[in-house]
Parts: sequence; structure tokens; C-alpha cells
Amino acid sequence: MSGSDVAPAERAAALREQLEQHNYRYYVLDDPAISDGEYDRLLAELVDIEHRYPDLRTDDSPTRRVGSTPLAAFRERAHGEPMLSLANAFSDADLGDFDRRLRETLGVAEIEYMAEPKLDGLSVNLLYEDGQLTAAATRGDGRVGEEITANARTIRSVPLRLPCADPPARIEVRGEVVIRRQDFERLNERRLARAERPFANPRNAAAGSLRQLDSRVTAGRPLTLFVFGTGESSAPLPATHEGVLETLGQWGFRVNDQVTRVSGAEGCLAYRERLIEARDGLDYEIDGVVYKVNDRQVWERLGATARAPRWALAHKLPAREATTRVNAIVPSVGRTGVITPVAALEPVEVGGVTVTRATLHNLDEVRRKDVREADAVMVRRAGDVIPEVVSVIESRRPAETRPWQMPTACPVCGSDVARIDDAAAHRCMGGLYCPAQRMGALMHFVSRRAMDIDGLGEKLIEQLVSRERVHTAADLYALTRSDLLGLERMGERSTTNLLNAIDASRDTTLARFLYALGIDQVGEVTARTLAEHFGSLEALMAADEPGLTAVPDVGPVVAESVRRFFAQAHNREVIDALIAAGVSWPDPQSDASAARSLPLDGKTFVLTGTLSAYTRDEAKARIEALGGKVTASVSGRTDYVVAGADAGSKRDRAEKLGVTLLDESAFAALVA
Ligand SMILES: NC(=O)c1ccc[n+]([C@@H]2O[C@H](COP(=O)([O-])OP(=O)(O)OC[C@H]3O[C@@H](n4cnc5c(N)ncnc54)[C@H](O)[C@@H]3O)[C@@H](O)[C@H]2O)c1
Ligand SMILES: [Zn+2]
Repeated sequence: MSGSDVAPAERAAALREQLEQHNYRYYVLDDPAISDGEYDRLLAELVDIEHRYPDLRTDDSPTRRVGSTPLAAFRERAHGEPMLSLANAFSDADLGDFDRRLRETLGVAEIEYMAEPKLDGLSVNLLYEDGQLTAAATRGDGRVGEEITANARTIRSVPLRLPCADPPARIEVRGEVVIRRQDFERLNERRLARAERPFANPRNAAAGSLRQLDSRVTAGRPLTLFVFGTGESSAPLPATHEGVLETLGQWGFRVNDQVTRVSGAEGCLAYRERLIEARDGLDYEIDGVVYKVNDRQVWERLGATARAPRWALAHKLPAREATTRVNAIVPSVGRTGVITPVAALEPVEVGGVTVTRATLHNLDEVRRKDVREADAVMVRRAGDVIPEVVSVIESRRPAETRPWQMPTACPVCGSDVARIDDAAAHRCMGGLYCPAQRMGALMHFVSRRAMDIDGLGEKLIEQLVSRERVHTAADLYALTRSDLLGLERMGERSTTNLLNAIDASRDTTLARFLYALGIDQVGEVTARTLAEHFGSLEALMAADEPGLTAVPDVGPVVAESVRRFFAQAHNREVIDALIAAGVSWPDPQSDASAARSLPLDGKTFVLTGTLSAYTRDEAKARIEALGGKVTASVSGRTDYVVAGADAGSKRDRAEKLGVTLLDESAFAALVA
């Protein structure tokens, strides 16, 4: 060996050792530490070295072997015919080479292929003797697998007996065991509910479920088998692969419905394009396409390498998962104040797109997956969905990491962060002031039921905010003619109108003002209740939790939200500024009397049937905002029954009692 060969030799040895380790984690432990894409790159590098330096080839190289040694806890089971892997194409050119070589070997102008999705699960070998399922095994190292007969019997798509008059004395049926996407999600939800670690992906879940020592566990897992071929057979089988699949279908096996006959490399490529399109809509994971020469009579002539048959080729699809590192977990404040932990990632390519951020949804999710800063993680990007951290690779966790904490102060404005009610979300409590919530807060403040500033739409607010003219609602009252003139679509007239509307909004009611503040959990009705009960803003702001929950219809959730809102110094500053800008309301007495003279005061409503323009809640809120009450059942004291489409017994009862019935248009007119 010359001096320059030393480096490749070392590299080859190092690659072999790594690949062995990854094989063990993947095939035996069902707990891979790298993505399939990374694994494939390592393997390709070794293949390349062994190709350039044939001296470096070894018989036991991972390039020449299938899978990994079976787990000792299972009984070993030898396959009748070896279960090989598949040769891989990583590009269209690889497919072209494959097709050309076959045409040359067989001396034909065009080859007919069966094109199939390559399901991402694990393969099983089922032995039927005289039509009875007698044994099942995993692929193992291709020669010997793990005996999992009892487990295979629990899978509903595995026939226990072949329903044919004259079954072969002995036949091996092969297929891929998968977990459908929906089943996978449900399975993981169940695991989370029981505080068990969720599976990283459907493939690991399927492998972990099938390779169980207790078949009762397997029985509880939603496994599905799709068959893709046969092994040893004592009886002659149809001459084409298509015919074999048809026969398997007649025997009660599930054959994938995407399997199609195609012609030549072009047909294969067109099929692959179609499958890429269909991929997001399939309810199982696929990681490639498999092309198989349809004419089985030439299979033997074409033969196999140590690892794979020469009559089939797997063509990879763009990977959807990759591993990378979490540089930081950043709390990101949304427009409504909800704080979402976002993983800032070491940039990584997933399916042709560079991913630098992935959502972690909420604190519960971070805890469940136990994602920490500096962790190695598996990220996933499918279709147009936001990239997601699928799982942590705990075997690669550096020393000295700590569980992530939600900050107690908003990273944008410094207000308190709290988790109100049982929702999973944490929120910034500085809604009136927080720059992250500015647009949402201002839009709400000016809305019709709040301060009712006509002519101040989203576009205009956006311009005022981006020019730093408006930071909080109080700044609206300082706007001048010159601030507005010259903004998009703001002429003399509209500017005058808007300034007048802003001015007019200064005269309001306490209820409207409270609603306009946009306190989480405080809608129009609650705002009015609070205004009536406390009579003044000062009294409300001074109220403690018991004082708040003493108000009818105010529960602990609303109480905490109100208290925390007013506890924020920034919110108080904005309220002071609003009052200084001249926002005012009549004294408590007349405010209450104004409330007492609402148009639907004292009127009782019952809602039944479906309205087209309102949901039940909206209709109810509308009635209550006008002083009315909504009750559940019709009685002599009911004033109106609002009967939408498909109204039933309540409508009949109203007619019997002589209660006024309102159809949707009459109702709309009444509450307009
Ligand atoms: N992440 C890791 O650490 C790691 C380690 C080892 C292997 N892997 C991954 O496993 C794969 C390699 O494993 P492999 O040797 O099982 O090869 P393979 O999965 O690429 O191809 C062979 C297998 O494909 C399956 N298959 C699915 N649909 C099929 C169909 N229609 N017809 C025929 N076979 C079908 C069969 O189970 C068969 O055994 C690669 O994707 C590799 O990235 C990953
Ligand atoms: Zn904030």
C-alpha cells in the first residue's frame, strides 16, 4: 500500500465503525442517532472509497451486508430465501444507468417495470405452510431474522390462513409493516397522556411495536402490513411481478394501491414525479420509489450482489428529516401576546430548503420532548408545514444542559408572563403596551364596540406604527393633521373626518373603555358587569382576587387576568396617558343609568336552531350587549324565541305558549 493510501484506509475503518454503530441503533434499538440522509451520506462515502481502492474492501463491510445481527432476546429464524436490501439511486442519472445496463444485459429496447412506493417501515417474512401462517420473522441480517410469529398474528392485515383451494405447500410472503400517520399521532397522544416517551417517527414506532417480547403489547399497536413480494415458494408463481401481486391480493393481503406498471426509465421518472405530488396526501410515510423489472423470468439471470438484487432499484425521495443542533430556545411573542418557544437551529438542509428555526409550540411540548439548548435534535419539514422539532437525540446530549424555562418577564416589553386558565399558552400580560402586541391591541381599541374610531383601519394603523408615530393607544389622541396627511389614501377630507372621530371617541363609557383595553378574558359583557359592579376605574384597579370573584359571572380565571393586567406598570402608564389625553366617561351613577336604559333591558331570549350569520355565542353576546338575557328553556316569561334553521321542540313550545317567534331576519333587525 502506498503512503497516500493510508488516509483512505483510516477513513474506511472509521466509517465502518460508525456505520456499524448506527446500524445497531437503527435496526436493533429502534433509536437512531442520525437522520437517514446522514446515514446514507456516510454509506455513500464508504462505497466510494471501496470503489476507488478495491484493496480496502472487506467481506464484512456494511456496504456488503444487510441490516444488523438480530437481537439475542428473540429466537433466531433463518429465511428460506435471503431477504436482501435494495440498490439505491440518488439521482435521475443513477436510474438511467440502471435501466441502460439492464437493457444491454437483456438485449431489449425497453423494459417494463413495476413502480411502487417505498414504504418506510420494517420488512417481515411470513411463512405459510399448506395455507397456514406458521412462522414470521424480521429481516435481521438478511439471512437470519428475529422470530416474531405471535406478534405477526396480532396484525389484522396478516391473513392467518390463505383462502384458496390449493395453496402452495410452502411459500414466504414479504411485506412492510407500517403505522399509518393518523394511527401514529393517536398512539403518541396516548403515550404522552401516560407520561411515556413519544416515538420519533412512524418507522420507529412500527419497528418498536413489532419487535416486542410480549405480543399483547404488539396487539395494542395499530400496525398495518403492505405486501410487496415473495421469497421461497414450492409452487410456481405467475411469470410477472404484477401477476404475483395480484395473486397476493386475491389471498387477502393488502397490496399498495399506488403500485403501477410503467415503461422504461421515463415511465419510472414520471411515476416518481406523481408520487412526490401525492406524498402529503398519503396516510403512511414513504422514503422512496422502488422500480422492479416486471418479468420475473429474468430475475434469476440478473442475480444479486451481496446486498441487493440487480432487478430492482430504490430511488430516494427528498428527505423530510434531518438532525441538527439547537443553538438556543427563543421565546417569541405573537400578536396576541402568546409566547411560543422557537428553536434557533444550526442551519440544516431538509428537502432542499435550509431550515434555521423550528417551532416548539408551547412549554408543555418543550417539557414533553425535553428539548434543551445545545441538544442534537431531529427536525422535520413536510410540505408547506412549519418545521418542527420531532425529537431529541439523547445519546448526543452534551454534558451540563438544563431543562428549558419559560421566562417570567416578556422578552419584548418586560411585563409579567403568566399562564392564565388551563390553556397550554403563556402570555405577556402587558397587552396595552407590549410592542409585539401593538397592532392587535390598537385594532381592538379602535373597533366599533370599543372606542369606535371610524376610519382608522389596519392599513392606516400599520403606517402609523411603522413610522413610529403611534406606540400605544394614547398616542392616537396626539395625532395631528400633518401626521395623517400624505399617508396612503389620506386626503384633506378623510383626515378631517378621522381627527373628528378620534376626538369624539374621548367621550365614552367605563364599560366601553374597559372592553377597549383588551384585557384577556374580558369581553363586552364582562366589561359591562365590571363597570356596573365597581362603578369606577379606580375601584376596579384596586380590587383584589376575592373582590373580583365576588362579582356575578366573574370566575377565578377572569379575576386573575384582570388583576395581572392592572398589576403591570406599563399598562397603568398607558391608562394614565389615555385619561390625560381627555378620554373620559360619565360618573358611575349616570354610567349605570345609561346601562339600565339599554334597548333590550329586561328582555329574555331563547335561541334555537341554526342562524346563518351568527354563531350561538355571537348571538348571545349581541343580545347581552344590548341588555337582554339568554336562557336555555322556553317558559311563560320568555319574551322572544329566536328560531333559526331546523328549530325543533322549543319552537313548538313557543307557539303553544304564545311567545313571540323571531326568524333570523327579524332578529337581525332587532339587534342591529
Ligand atoms: N438513521 C440511521 O442511523 C440508519 C441506520 C441504518 C439504516 N438507515 C436507513 O435505513 C435504510 C437502509 O436500510 P435497508 O437496508 O433496509 O434498505 P432500504 O430500506 O433502503 O431498502 C430495503 C427495504 O425496503 C423496504 N421496502 C419498502 N417498500 C418496498 C417495496 N415496495 N419493495 C421492496 N422493498 C420495500 C423493505 O423492507 C426492504 O427491506 C436507509 O433509508 C437508511 O438511511 C438509517
Ligand atoms: Zn410583552
